[in-house]
Amino acid sequence: MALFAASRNTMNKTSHAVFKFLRHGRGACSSTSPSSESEFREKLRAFPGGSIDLVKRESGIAVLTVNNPARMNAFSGGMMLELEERITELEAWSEGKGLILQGAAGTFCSGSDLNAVRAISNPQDGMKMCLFMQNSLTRLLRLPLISVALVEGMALGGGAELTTACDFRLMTAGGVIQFVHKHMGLVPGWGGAARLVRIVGSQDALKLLAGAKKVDLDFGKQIGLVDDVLGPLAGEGTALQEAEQWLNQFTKGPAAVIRAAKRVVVSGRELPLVEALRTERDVFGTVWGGPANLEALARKSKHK
Ligand SMILES: CC[C@H](C(=O)O)C(=O)SCCNC(=O)CCNC(=O)[C@H](O)C(C)(C)COP(=O)(O)OP(=O)(O)OC[C@H]1O[C@@H](n2cnc3c(N)ncnc32)[C@H](O)[C@@H]1OP(=O)(O)O
Repeated sequence: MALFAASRNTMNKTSHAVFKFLRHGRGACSSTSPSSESEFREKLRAFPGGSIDLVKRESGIAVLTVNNPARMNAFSGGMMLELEERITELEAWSEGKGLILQGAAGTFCSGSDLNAVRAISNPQDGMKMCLFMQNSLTRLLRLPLISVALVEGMALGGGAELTTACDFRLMTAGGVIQFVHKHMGLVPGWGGAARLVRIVGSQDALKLLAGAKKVDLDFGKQIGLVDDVLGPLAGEGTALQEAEQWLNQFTKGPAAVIRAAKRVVVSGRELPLVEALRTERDVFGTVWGGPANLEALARKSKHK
């Protein structure tokens, strides 16, 4: 027991460094100089409207809502800043196990607010916005929480990119994910292309980006962009409740173990093999001999 505790302490120190790397290191893009970063934040603040709402439940599942229904939940500048704040809050939530990302009022998100986009359409601001959102969405995907994008209605442009920053995508009837970037003379810039290739492979990613193809339930399931379909289960609760039930199959159990599972998957996905193996050892050290492990050993579990 003492040996386990001692090894856990040593591992925890190493793990801390590794997790810091995973949170802020390679791939989580650093921005430009601090002064130009704060100028850019001021610019984003000049485009208010909507909000990003966070509710953390006792079950260990949080719900993050993109809330700007008058504009089909488009991202204003203020919402980009709020998203970053909410992610920081979630990074500090040590009891958390799962996250549902949804849009308000029955639709997901129509991408950037075109009014803000028009005002920052110069290359310098475009690059800063791209870095800012890449950083936030990389941190979102790396959270030690099993995350689900609940796609009701439309997920367009940046909204489609946002769905790829979750571990899973659930869709209700009539839902559509569409990378409309081509129609805007663009490609994704919030990290959506890089993540899409990892989810559906390069052939289908190219079809979705170069063809701006609409992904509905059937097509989404076929290419593996949509993990499951929700409802319509009249009388059995809302899509959010259904999503919570779906997520519960992965979040049941002690937070330390669920969070460790997500961490080894993040490192396996992002790091070269030798580094991923090292991280896996570190994470293993955080659960080996831990309360859940010792309880299971005492129970003499049979996994039938
Ligand atoms: C390309 C990448 C990118 C980035 O990297 O920044 C972006 O995300 S750019 C934005 C890409 N998204 C779009 O271009 C969506 C444009 N909107 C639409 O195609 C439609 O509005 C649609 C399909 C979302 C909904 O159509 P529907 O007929 O159901 O409703 P309305 O068009 O009447 O929309 C209601 C209301 O919402 C406003 N709206 C919708 N999307 C946006 C947006 N992205 N930015 C700002 N405002 C948006 C729309 O103008 C209507 O407002 P109203 O005052 O009633 O005219």
